[in-house]
Amino acid sequence: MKLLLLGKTGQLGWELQRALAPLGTLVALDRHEGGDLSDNDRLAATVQRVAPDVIVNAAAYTAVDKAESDAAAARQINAAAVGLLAAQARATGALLVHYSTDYVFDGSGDQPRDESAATGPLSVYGRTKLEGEQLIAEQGVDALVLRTSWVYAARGGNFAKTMLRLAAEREQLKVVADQVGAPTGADLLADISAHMIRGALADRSLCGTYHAVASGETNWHQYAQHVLRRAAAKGVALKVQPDQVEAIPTSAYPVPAPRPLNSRLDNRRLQSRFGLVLPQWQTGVDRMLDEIL
Ligand SMILES: NC(=O)C1=CN([C@@H]2O[C@H](COP(=O)(O)OP(=O)(O)OC[C@H]3O[C@@H](n4cnc5c(N)ncnc54)[C@H](OP(=O)(O)O)[C@@H]3O)[C@@H](O)[C@H]2O)C=CC1
Ligand SMILES: Cc1cn([C@H]2C[C@H](O)[C@@H](COP(=O)(O)OP(=O)(O)O[C@H]3O[C@@H](C)C(=O)[C@@H](O)[C@H]3O)O2)c(=O)[nH]c1=O
Ligand SMILES: [Mg+2]
Repeated sequence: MKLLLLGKTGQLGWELQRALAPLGTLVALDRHEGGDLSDNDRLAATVQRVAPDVIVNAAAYTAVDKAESDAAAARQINAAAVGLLAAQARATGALLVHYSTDYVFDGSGDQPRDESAATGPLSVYGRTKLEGEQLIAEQGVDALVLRTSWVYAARGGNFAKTMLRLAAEREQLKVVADQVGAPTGADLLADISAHMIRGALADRSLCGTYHAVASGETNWHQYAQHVLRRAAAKGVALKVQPDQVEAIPTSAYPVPAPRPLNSRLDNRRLQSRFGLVLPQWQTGVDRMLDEIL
């Protein structure tokens, strides 16, 4: 069995290099090795050359604010290239594995959304990720689309690491407390992906869209405090103590791209259909912090 992994250097791509290796022959590429999602012709040639049984796409345009003024690039990477991968997979019978986001939703209400909930992205990033999902659906290809949220990893850039840096450098830290969701580890996501690929190869009726997030919920302010408490307990020198992080409303943190307030995703479908358990978000965050601190 041959697997093609795109975006191998990102948070998720790095963990997928580990988690996918035991499944078969893994060809992992970055943008300089024929895996550039901004070049459809080269990408098509790469897929044809590799002739994979499974295409795993961990590459994406993830700079949420930058995307607002760079929509064409975000759309090419998050949608057009995904449509091409879907067409290639459809033509060859390969399984396509792709990742999407809580930002495809408008974030209204206070209940978790399941996979059938109406989408309504608020940002260019969210819109282009939704377009990617739609292009996969239009192809009618066998695919696993995993919508996740608030991804972190020991390797790469993420909110937890930003908080550790800012709390060590600055005198003051203000963090939004009215956006609710679940931080999800790239390591967990990669391990789940490997299980799901094996399941879907054995039974293609398992293909579909799944909410792949850690269990439980928090908000960015509580998450920041959680991270800083763990750091303080380990003796990390902080200028801003955990209890000094100021909770602010989203309206007090102006940014180019609007974020959904309710990012709660219902992960029960994935757990029941694949017989997997998605741990509470704190488990993976604490492990990541133990690793990096
Ligand atoms: N990060 C998050 O909080 C969340 C992410 N997701 C989704 O999960 C998936 C993985 O995200 P994550 O690992 O965190 O993202 P990262 O930003 O850590 O990694 C993105 C990867 O995409 C690559 N990439 C960007 N542009 C191109 C291109 N033109 N050609 C090839 N590769 C490219 C980057 O390569 P390079 O380093 O060369 O730029 C990088 O390896 C994505 O689909 C994302 O939308 C969903 C919810 C939350
Ligand atoms: C740095 C900082 C951020 N914030 C806010 C901004 C934002 O609402 C929230 C999180 O900040 P980030 O920049 O990490 O947010 P963002 O980049 O929007 O994170 C998102 O990335 C994409 C790729 C996804 O798919 C989403 O699931 C989500 O993880 O915290 C503060 O309130 N204070 C701060 O000092
Ligand atoms: Mg970000």
